[in-house]
Amino acid sequence: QLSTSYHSKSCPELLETVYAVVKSAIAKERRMGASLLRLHFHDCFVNGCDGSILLDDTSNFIGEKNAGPNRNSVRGFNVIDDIKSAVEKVCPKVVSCADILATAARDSVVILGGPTWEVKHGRRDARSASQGAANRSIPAPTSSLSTLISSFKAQGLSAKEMVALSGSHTIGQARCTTFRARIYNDSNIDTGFAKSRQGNCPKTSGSGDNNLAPLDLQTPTAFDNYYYKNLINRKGLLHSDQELFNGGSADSQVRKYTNYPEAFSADFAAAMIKMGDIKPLTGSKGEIRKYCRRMN
Ligand code: HEM
Ligand SMILES: [Ca+2]
Ligand SMILES: [Ca+2]
Repeated sequence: QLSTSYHSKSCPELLETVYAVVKSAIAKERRMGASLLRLHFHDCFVNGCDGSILLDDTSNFIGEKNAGPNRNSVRGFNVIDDIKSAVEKVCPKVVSCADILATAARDSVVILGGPTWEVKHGRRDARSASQGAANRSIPAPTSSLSTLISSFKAQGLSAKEMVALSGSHTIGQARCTTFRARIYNDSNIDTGFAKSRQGNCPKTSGSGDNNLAPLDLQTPTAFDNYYYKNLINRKGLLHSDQELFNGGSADSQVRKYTNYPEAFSADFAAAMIKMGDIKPLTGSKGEIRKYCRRMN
């Protein structure tokens, strides 16, 4: 039901409008591209790509922003607000926040040097959110390979698509709390790398919890295949990252992506389209929100 031409008549200026705002946000702060990409992922994995993650908590509404995987972690909501208001100016009331997320994710990848793809549109916005589903559906950084595979399977995505989509960790940052156990306890980690990460992530939880480290130590603001090269060198930052290259069923695909960056680009783009297709609201379901942070 989603289609790449959905807004070609109703909002011909959509793509250039979104791109311009994303471009200027990334010019201001390069990490923002990573943050916008992740927002689309955390939206789609929780009751589909329906903009649910964008709803603010209120005194009588519990949204997803304070779910474990999101609290103190997801960011970029002001940029989404800026995009939405720019889009409302050129074509009011026709473009959903869910479609804006999908478009901003694609533009972010492109601006940081990654592959492009045609984004499908036609999603509508949820009038609900689920903190519980967010806690259950978004995989944890402590996950094993089999847990990662099953959590993507639950969304209709294959193991192969999971490995390709994980290449998103070629950009962006993670907090000490998400990789502390790995750098102090895991054995499948390069010793020098572990030592250097320990320098900014103290062993005992508390003060350093929010200290950041790049997910890709080589090129944290360029969308390339260094994520996979790092895994082969046992320099994955998250336990879940290194699970993709730890003597298991994903090893061969990781090797392939290090040797054939074009294969990674093509598989990543195809998997992003598939992720963007998860359970969209269409027809008369949901609504086109005026403000992404609240229902109409
Ligand atoms: C395979 C399972 C995955 C796990 C366990 C996982 C886990 C994480 C964790 C723990 C962080 C750091 C969060 C923080 O410290 O605040 C992170 C960051 C990030 N994730 Fe994932 N992730 C996964 C898959 C994905 C996918 C499929 C995408 C995109 C399609 C993605 C995109 C990102 C990006 C871009 C960042 C950096 C965000 C920023 O710098 O603001 N991740 N991820
Ligand atoms: Ca959602
Ligand atoms: Ca990179």
